Amino acid sequence: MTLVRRRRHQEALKLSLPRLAQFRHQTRLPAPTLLNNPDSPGIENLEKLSVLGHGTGGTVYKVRHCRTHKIYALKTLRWDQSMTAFLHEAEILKRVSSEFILRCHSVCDTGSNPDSDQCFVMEYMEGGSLHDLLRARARLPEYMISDLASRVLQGLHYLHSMQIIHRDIKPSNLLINGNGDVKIADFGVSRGWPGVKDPYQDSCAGTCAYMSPERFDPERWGGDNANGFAGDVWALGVVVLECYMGRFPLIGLGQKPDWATLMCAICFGETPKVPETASRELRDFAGRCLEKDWRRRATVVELLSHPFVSRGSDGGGGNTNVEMSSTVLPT
Ligand SMILES: Nc1ncnc2c1ncn2[C@@H]1O[C@H](COP(=O)(O)OP(=O)(O)OP(=O)(O)O)[C@@H](O)[C@H]1O
Repeated sequence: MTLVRRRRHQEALKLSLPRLAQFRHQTRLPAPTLLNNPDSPGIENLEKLSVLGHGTGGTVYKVRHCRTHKIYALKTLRWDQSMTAFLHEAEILKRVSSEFILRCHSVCDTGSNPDSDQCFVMEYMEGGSLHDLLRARARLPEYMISDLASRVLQGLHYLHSMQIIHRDIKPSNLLINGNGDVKIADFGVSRGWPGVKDPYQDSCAGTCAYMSPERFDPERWGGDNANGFAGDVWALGVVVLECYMGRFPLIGLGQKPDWATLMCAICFGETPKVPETASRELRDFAGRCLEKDWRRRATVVELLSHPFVSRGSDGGGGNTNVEMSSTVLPT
């Protein structure tokens, strides 16, 4: 999938692991910058175990605390011009604390030389991302989709109540822990609360495949007046359909997901069709999220009481988790 990212676009990814010794000198940020928990792990105590994945801006490692043996995910971002964006993300992470949001334990940089990395010490999510899960399983059953939609909605409700707009909801930013619980991650392009400088004031920040019509083409879809929250709802609708159909749902099979194709599909195409095989609840839920006019789109609060997600929380929740974790966990 072609991604349009305004942040962290640099040279090819470095695959080599930074040496632990590098972690000992922290100059740019007084290190580690502790977040919610005073017992947060300092980076000098972390031992790298393996690479969990690569993103546009850096690498994520599985690490172990030397003393407590607790496992964390260390997300490193290469040093570039985006210090403002990094600090912006750190500022958001410092303030959020919810069971529906990936926990960040500390923020630091890994060395004193100008090319060194900045990093986040994050909660380790054994199940990897929803993107990994979809690659392994292609389609998900409705009760799992309902469970994950419910959790993402609760996370969005929490964020929106703090005036934070995520702006990059997509499968690779939804992580799954050992209990099968989905959490929202990656605030790299999020918009914070009023008064906090937004390094991505334009509407282009994020991943264009999951971008709502009013963000993609503000002129046509009244994006200049949009409050932004509706864009997160649209992205959730795309994710729900993707989980059900087992492929990116907004373009046809075999179509290349380049910018022009996505633009046509999202801004000019028909409202995405939900397969007839889906339950009435899922079809209605996705349709309410994928309403092109953001003023008519359902809000997070409305969706929280939608039958598609409210049925997910009764009875089957425990099973959902067991199946999710047992099917997904790669290691
Ligand atoms: N806390 C975590 N626990 C376990 N695995 C993780 C964690 N964070 C990230 N990963 C793994 O590392 C991969 C890369 O994550 P990262 O956030 O750097 O990039 P991305 O979101 O996939 O892509 P991009 O940031 O370019 O949009 C993820 O897809 C996931 O498989």
